[in-house]
Amino acid sequence: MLNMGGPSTVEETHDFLKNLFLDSDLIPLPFQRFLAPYIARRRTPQIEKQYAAIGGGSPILHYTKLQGEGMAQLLDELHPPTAPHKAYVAFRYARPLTQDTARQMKADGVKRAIAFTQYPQYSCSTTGSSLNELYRRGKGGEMGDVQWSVIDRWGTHSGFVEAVAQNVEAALEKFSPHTRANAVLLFSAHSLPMSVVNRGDPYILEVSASVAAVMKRLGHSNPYRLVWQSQVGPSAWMGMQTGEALKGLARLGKKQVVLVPIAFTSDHIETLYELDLEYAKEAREHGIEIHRAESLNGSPIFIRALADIAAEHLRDCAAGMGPVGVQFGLRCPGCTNATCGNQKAWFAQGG
Ligand SMILES: C=CC1=C(C)c2cc3[nH]c(cc4nc(cc5[nH]c(cc1n2)c(C)c5CCC(=O)O)C(CCC(=O)O)=C4C)c(C)c3C=C
Ligand code: FES
Ligand SMILES: [Fe+2]
Repeated sequence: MLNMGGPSTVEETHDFLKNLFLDSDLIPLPFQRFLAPYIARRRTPQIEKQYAAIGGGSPILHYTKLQGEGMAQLLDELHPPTAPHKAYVAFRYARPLTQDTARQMKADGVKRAIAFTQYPQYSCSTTGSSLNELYRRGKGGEMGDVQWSVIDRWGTHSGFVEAVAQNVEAALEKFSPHTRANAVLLFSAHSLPMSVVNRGDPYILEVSASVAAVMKRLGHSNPYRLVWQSQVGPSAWMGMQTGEALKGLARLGKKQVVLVPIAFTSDHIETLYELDLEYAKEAREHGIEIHRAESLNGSPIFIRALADIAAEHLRDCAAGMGPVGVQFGLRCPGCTNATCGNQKAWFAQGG
């Protein structure tokens, strides 16, 4: 289960940020080895405060373990030929890091594994970075002799869509019946730098497809927009920004808003801090009644969806459809990162 991870305790914030700023697949920096520790150190106090404010750390490890254990159990029933199944967590920037998990898998003698991204929608800055790291470790023999296949995206899978839709419905229930239909559904996803969008990264398209699928499932019961949050640094990022959108809606007299996180499966500082503490407070000051759809976290419908996605993948593999999907092979038209090409070729032949 691939994801970025987060600091489980406030003390781990610095190492998390250092690993993040060292990742040239996410943020290419000049003199990265020197600049990354410097930026991480400078940014640590501010981000530490945010993790302290949401209860002393990120819950991502807790929820990923919960989701993984639930999924593996269901998978034993849904796909007996490959049972027993076991979920491993491999985070890009926090413990357990890819290299820790690689060592553990080798010690356990794992022979067959699925690289299952926990980002619903594909971006080269997220899933792509995790796969590049897995490829580097795998090629170097750190995981032993594993046969790999890849689940690289699932943003329109019906189970995922259903789990999100039910959380939106629960949030809508919090409005009084006569204002409910006016509530604006404000889908919010982590933004991307325009430099990434403009090299042909598929994330914006795939997040949009998720939103369209959820709206279809909801029968277009409410008006909606997709907006983007959490941009960092001075460069241009995909907009409109979530905070600006809330102010704009207030100006236009929209008094009911549901915020829907759509690109991350568990709570994190973006939902708990930015959305709940910053934006919601600001919105209420503008006279808006605002509720947030819950993150998927321990949702049993979502855990069932993960198991379904994995079972469908294993059936496809058994039917000879190969270790990777059709879309996986296509690099961004503007990609100049040779690792992307080598990584895709490596996974396409089973690792
Ligand atoms: C699908 C989700 C995410 C995408 C896409 C994404 C792209 C992206 N992020 C940065 C820079 C930073 N992101 C940071 C934290 C962070 N990012 C995501 C998700 C996505 N990022 C999450 C969930 C988190 C927080 C983890 C948590 O537990 O809350 C940070 C560190 C925090 C900070 O310093 O503000 C940075 C930096 C870039 C450059 C990028 C695309 C290229
Ligand atoms: S950046 Fe998208 S494939 Fe390399
Ligand atoms: Fe980010």
